Amino acid sequence: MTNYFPIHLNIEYKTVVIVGGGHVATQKVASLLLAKANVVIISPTLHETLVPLAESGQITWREKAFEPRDLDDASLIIAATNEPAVNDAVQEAAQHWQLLNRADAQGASDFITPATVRRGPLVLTVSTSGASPALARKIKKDLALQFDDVYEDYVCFLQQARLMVTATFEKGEKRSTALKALLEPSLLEWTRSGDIEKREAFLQQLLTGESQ
Ligand SMILES: C[C@@]1(CC(=O)O)c2cc3[nH]c(cc4nc(cc5[nH]c(cc(n2)[C@H]1CCC(=O)O)[C@@](C)(CC(=O)O)[C@@H]5CCC(=O)O)C(CC(=O)O)=C4CCC(=O)O)c(CCC(=O)O)c3CC(=O)O
Ligand SMILES: NC(=O)C1=CN([C@@H]2O[C@H](COP(=O)(O)OP(=O)(O)OC[C@H]3O[C@@H](n4cnc5c(N)ncnc54)[C@H](O)[C@@H]3O)[C@@H](O)[C@H]2O)C=CC1
Repeated sequence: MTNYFPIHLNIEYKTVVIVGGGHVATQKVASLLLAKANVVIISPTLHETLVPLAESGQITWREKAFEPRDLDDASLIIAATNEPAVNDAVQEAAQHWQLLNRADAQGASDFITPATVRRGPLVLTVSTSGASPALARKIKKDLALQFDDVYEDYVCFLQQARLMVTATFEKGEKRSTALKALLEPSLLEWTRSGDIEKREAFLQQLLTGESQ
């Protein structure tokens, strides 16, 4: 088994070349666009859901069969054709500094993509290291129920509150006590029930040490 190194990549404006324009390509494109990657698809055909994205210029589609020079500008490469021989050719053509994902052969991949739940800044990822992608998908669904939509607002609140705490207290015991206090479960419950004043009052008390 490969022990993959978990990492969240900033790939804004970096070029990601996907060879193949079918189902797997479609799945990967959504999260690549969210990450503002420059997505280039090399494929004689394009899945119908990707066509509007190509027409509006959100992705680039080169309507052709794969050639090694298609990889020239790629930081990441996804070999996602239904032809193992073509995926072999992509693997062969990739330079050592380019990171390759092969949709059909995990052992040959430099990276694999996890199942992902996004709640604003909170990103939960699940991987089975390729052992069972279906299990990764199932666990993702369980997590999506446990960490519901409220977490987006909650984590954004925590982000702002953390900035206020670090602006108020210098590094030291007071600051770390206040940062820990932000994990008080009531803050999540007040976010859920829309009791925003209670949430603010808690934060003010934390910052000033006074009751409101
Ligand atoms: C190694 C990896 C490479 C990579 O793609 O990065 C890979 C490889 C392969 N997947 C295959 C099959 C399936 N993949 C899924 C689903 C997902 N696969 C994903 C990732 C990964 N799949 C990487 C490992 C992730 C890990 O385990 O940690 C997910 C999590 C994310 C994503 O796609 O980006 C996404 C869930 C998306 C979501 O819901 O969020 C389903 C279930 C379904 O679609 O319902 C099936 C059918 C059931 C089954 O086979 O288990 C096959 C056999 C193909 C064949 O038989 O021809 C291979 C090839 C092989 O195993 O060698
Ligand atoms: N990683 C994952 O999550 C999964 C991986 N797979 C594997 O991924 C592979 C692709 O699956 P799908 O996307 O469902 O297939 P698909 O049939 O939907 O798409 C294949 C694409 O490859 C293109 N293609 C074929 N020859 C080409 C060439 N010479 N140059 C460029 N593009 C070419 C086709 O035109 C098509 O757009 C399969 O081998 C399958 O085993 C399948 C399901 C899930």
